[in-house]
Amino acid sequence: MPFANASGAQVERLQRDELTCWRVRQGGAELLVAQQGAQVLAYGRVDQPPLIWLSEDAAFRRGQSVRGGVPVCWPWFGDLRRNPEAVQAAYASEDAAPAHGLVRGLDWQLEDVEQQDGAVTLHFTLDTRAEPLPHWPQAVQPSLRIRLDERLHLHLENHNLGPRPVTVSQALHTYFAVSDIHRVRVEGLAGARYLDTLRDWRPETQAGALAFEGETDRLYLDVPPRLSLVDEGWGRRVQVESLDSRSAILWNPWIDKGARLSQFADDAWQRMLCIETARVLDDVLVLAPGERHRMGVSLWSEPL
Ligand SMILES: O=P(O)(O)OC[C@H]1O[C@@H](O)[C@H](O)[C@@H](O)[C@@H]1O
Repeated sequence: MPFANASGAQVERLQRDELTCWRVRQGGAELLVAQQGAQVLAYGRVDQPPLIWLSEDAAFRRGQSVRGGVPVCWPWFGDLRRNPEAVQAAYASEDAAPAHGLVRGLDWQLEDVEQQDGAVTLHFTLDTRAEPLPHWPQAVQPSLRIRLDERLHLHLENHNLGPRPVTVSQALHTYFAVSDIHRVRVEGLAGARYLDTLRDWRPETQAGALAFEGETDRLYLDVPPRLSLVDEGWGRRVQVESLDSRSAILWNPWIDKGARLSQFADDAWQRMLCIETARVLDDVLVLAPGERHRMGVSLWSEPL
């Protein structure tokens, strides 16, 4: 049932196959968020190509992360065994750990929908005290605030409710829509150190802007607060502004890995790339007892 306020924002609960979702329409922008994983699925302005990419082969199934949007990777990013020892130590199982943590396929709680001053904010939490995560006996509660105004803002908060420090790695794994992967570049990374996971995690330094010429899977460190995705095909610059994060993952699977991915058309690698706002490697989060921490990203586009 949609409901609108005086400013004309409309918030509507709907179903996409097995997933409960929320659609927000406001000021010429449209946002779709799934309760599962508190995952943003789609975002853009109605008169422009989408800013966030959602796979045309996306499956909306319980327990399964949707390909595209902004999955939340938490309380670790990627392969747990590649994380610092303190992140690995928080997971109490000898069994193989799932990639990108434990929360992408879980239902988060929608705490409230706030509409104020031309902005709509959806606030999701995952109550890890009421329902502890499997093999992760830590009293840290994540929450995600998704705010839509002229821009889209995501804030991932960690609250350590326990008596011990806890170390987590995390990412807002944003899939961006692009006109053509051959006609885009990412600015802002020049001079940043990165680990190239496709070359045995070799340390490298970025020279100039990043263009995509093959499979790319890199963990960047010392990333500045502003990165720009310049898209010559669509004549726009997408600004990616982070809050309290200095690591980022840049990913495009290209042809061969793209063919192996779930929910991913054979040619979809040409239409997407990921810039993931993160806390990984030497940028992991160490949460003192009682500490709250917020990492965020704001997204908008400007004409070239
Ligand atoms: O298929 P998943 O689990 O959603 O992961 C997608 C990609 O996520 C990226 O963050 C990783 O760097 C890639 O290595 C990985 O393939």
